[in-house]
Amino acid sequence: MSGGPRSGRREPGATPGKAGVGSGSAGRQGAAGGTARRRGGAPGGKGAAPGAGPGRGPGASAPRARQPRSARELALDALVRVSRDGAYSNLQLNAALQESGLSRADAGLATELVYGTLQRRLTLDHWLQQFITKGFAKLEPWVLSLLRMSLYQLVYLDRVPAHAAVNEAVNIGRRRGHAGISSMLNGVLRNAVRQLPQLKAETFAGETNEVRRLSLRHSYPEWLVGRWISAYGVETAEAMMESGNEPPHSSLRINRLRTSPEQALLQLQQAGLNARLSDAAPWAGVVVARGGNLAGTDGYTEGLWSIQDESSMIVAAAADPRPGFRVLDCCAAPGGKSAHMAELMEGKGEIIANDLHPHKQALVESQAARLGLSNIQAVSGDAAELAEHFALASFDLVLLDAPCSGLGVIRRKPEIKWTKTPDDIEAIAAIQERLLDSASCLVKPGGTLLYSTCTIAEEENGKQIADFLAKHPDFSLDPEGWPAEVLEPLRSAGVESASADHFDGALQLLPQHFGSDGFYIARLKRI
Ligand SMILES: C[S@@+](CC[C@H](N)C(=O)[O-])C[C@H]1O[C@@H](n2cnc3c(N)ncnc32)[C@H](O)[C@@H]1O
Repeated sequence: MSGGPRSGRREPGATPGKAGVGSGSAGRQGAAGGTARRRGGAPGGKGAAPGAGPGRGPGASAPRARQPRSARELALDALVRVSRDGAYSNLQLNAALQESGLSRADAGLATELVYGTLQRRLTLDHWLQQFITKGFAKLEPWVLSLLRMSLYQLVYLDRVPAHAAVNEAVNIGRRRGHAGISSMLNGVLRNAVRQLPQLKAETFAGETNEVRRLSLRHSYPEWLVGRWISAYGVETAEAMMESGNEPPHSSLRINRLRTSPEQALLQLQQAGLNARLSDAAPWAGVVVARGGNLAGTDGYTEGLWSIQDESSMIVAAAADPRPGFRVLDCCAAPGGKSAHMAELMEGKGEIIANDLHPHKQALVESQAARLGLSNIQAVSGDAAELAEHFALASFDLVLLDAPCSGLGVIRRKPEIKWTKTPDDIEAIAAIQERLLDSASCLVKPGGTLLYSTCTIAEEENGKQIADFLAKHPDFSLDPEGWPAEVLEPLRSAGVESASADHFDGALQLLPQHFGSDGFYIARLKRI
């Protein structure tokens, strides 16, 4: 098994909707359908990064108001914003690409550089420390980011000529800094070039500490590697890490009020897209490979489909909302699951879609309008206080798609590896507990509470629900309430937590199961 990415290419650009960590299906798949590719495994894979040269490639859009930065400069700016200012990589990159005027190929290269450099940061730093004897402390953030990004190209991207990566770094160093910096960059990177065969071949097999070995090989923080090994064992933990380093794929949730997945599939294929029915959610999902900006497809504008991760689709389907239900979505923005529930309810009944942030109300409303759904009412408020605004025990279904640590969406937001800490998990678990307590009061007797997160931390998932059930004897897990249509593909694919022998009403999807987001979904009923 190699330590690097195995296949696939990353697509540049914007996906509408989600923002922020733990926001479920936020996208980094997307806009321009660019062409940067990684080695098919580091060490030793195949891959390509067309657009490897600086500046604009053929096919750049014109005219533009101003001279665009090169792909590398744009990527460097995004990396600095992420590591220095705490910006979210997907939002930062999407915004920069949208106004960049870069060609598809260069947008693809910039996307690859940003995500790849963030993903491999720990391993890159391990090597850089060997070349920078004075350590990183005195390096300005942009210089460190430039070193990481350049070494990433050298080690992980085939067909970016080493001299191109080094020369570009030196030129950027000269433009942004001074001769001293560019000569330091030149020295460090040429030193790395001399050792490239060893770096590319390194698997860290000689590292006797298992946690450290996997941490260096797949570039994950040791605390996370240790947690995942304890929870899942070495083999599954390693598969999670590898899968988290793969580029995400794009998927569409088909609006079954307007068309069928099969019909939509045909329409997408006829439009020249490489589409197939989703393995995880074939009842509503279509996966599109290298589809570019799916928000630009006619069917998206016409409300035939929405961009949503396959794991996210399973949440509303597991809730099984029926026409005429009164539903509360406690943490609803940007509205993916509210809209899905409204589709499943055939537009009949009522969905209150609440979110903490008033400015996100518009996101929910625009989704509903695009999909032609009139039974969603967007409101804003703290979900911990909803019991003060609505009659107790008045909803057939309450969905708590909780804010979480986002460890299931590392593929889309690799900076999560470096920004999250065990303390964050503890803090967010305490918030989730409050939200669960409040949400549960609003469920009718006989009604359903659906709890979900896009993370893989036990404190936020299984333990959270076990603690909740211990405190709330009027609730129990509800395996029988899950629609057979939803469970069947999970069982066929061998998802352990869904197996007929083990299934207790809660599902833990891991990123390697379907290549979709890691999600936890627990269906509870009020007795
Ligand atoms: C996982 S995302 C929800 C995604 C959404 N369910 C969807 O499918 O599109 C979590 C959301 O919770 C919101 N949020 C965070 N804390 C909250 C709180 N105390 N009350 C209500 N919403 C909250 C965030 O603004 C964020 O939009």
